Amino acid sequence: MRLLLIAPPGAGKGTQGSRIAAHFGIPHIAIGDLLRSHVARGTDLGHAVQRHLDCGSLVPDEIVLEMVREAFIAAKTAGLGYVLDGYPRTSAQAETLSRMAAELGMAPDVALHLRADDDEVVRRLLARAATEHRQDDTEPVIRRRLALYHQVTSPVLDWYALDGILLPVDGMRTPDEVTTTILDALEVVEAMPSIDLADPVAAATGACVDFVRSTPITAIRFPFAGHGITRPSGDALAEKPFAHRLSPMRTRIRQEQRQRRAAAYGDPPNVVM
Ligand SMILES: Nc1ncnc2c1ncn2[C@@H]1O[C@H](COP(=O)(O)OP(=O)(O)O)[C@@H](O)[C@H]1O
Repeated sequence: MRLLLIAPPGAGKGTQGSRIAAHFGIPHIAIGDLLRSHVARGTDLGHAVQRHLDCGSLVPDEIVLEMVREAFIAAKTAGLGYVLDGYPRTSAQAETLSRMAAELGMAPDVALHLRADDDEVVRRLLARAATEHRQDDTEPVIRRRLALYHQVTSPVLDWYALDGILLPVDGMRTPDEVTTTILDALEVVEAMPSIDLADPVAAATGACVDFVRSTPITAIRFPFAGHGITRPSGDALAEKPFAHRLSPMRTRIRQEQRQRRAAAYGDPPNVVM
């Protein structure tokens, strides 16, 4: 499982990220935690980022990118996926991540968007401030982090929606309810058969359809229920959870088909498939 976790501050990224990581036995790469640990240890990097953390602004891209790259290489070496929490936070970071993940063969399967209202996250973060004393949990800094999220991070969601891997989940419920919804949805993604791109048409029309047909409808709990998406009934239930998964698969299959045709016959201009 290779998963990006995108959410406003206070939506529960830390809690859900570590539960997802524990469930699938994969590393939880939490950029904020890594940065705070550098500050706590007084490393050079910690000194360089402290000011940014204190005022709730983003730390320079190259620092964060290096952290992600190291963590990806470690995960890949161990043969594992990842939960990446806190990256990307800007469209530029999404682009960089897309290139780097492709180079390393670590492209994400899912971009999980944990949704929560502004008032609720401010309330949660102020409650956390009373017990945990995180330096960026003061009301003005919380407001700044939220504003930054709306301005520069939420556009990143469109990127993953277009990619077909966006999974929105309502984070306004109890932590356990949110975990159950997330894990139900991710189990469906994980259960998808791996697609043999050597035979793209058979893969698209055979493996997926067989999988959907052979899975009893009652065994598929609708993973997107409760997030403003209505539970479909009857046959539609069997297909709906896979819709977001099929889209990137189709894109990859089409790319593969184009490359094969180009290799065999030369690249015709403006081929519409
Ligand atoms: N991808 C990133 N790019 C730049 N800065 C980041 C990134 N991720 C985390 N940070 C820095 O770490 C801080 C804390 O992040 P995090 O622990 O994820 O908390 P939250 O999302 O609740 O604000 C951010 O306010 C920012 O200063």
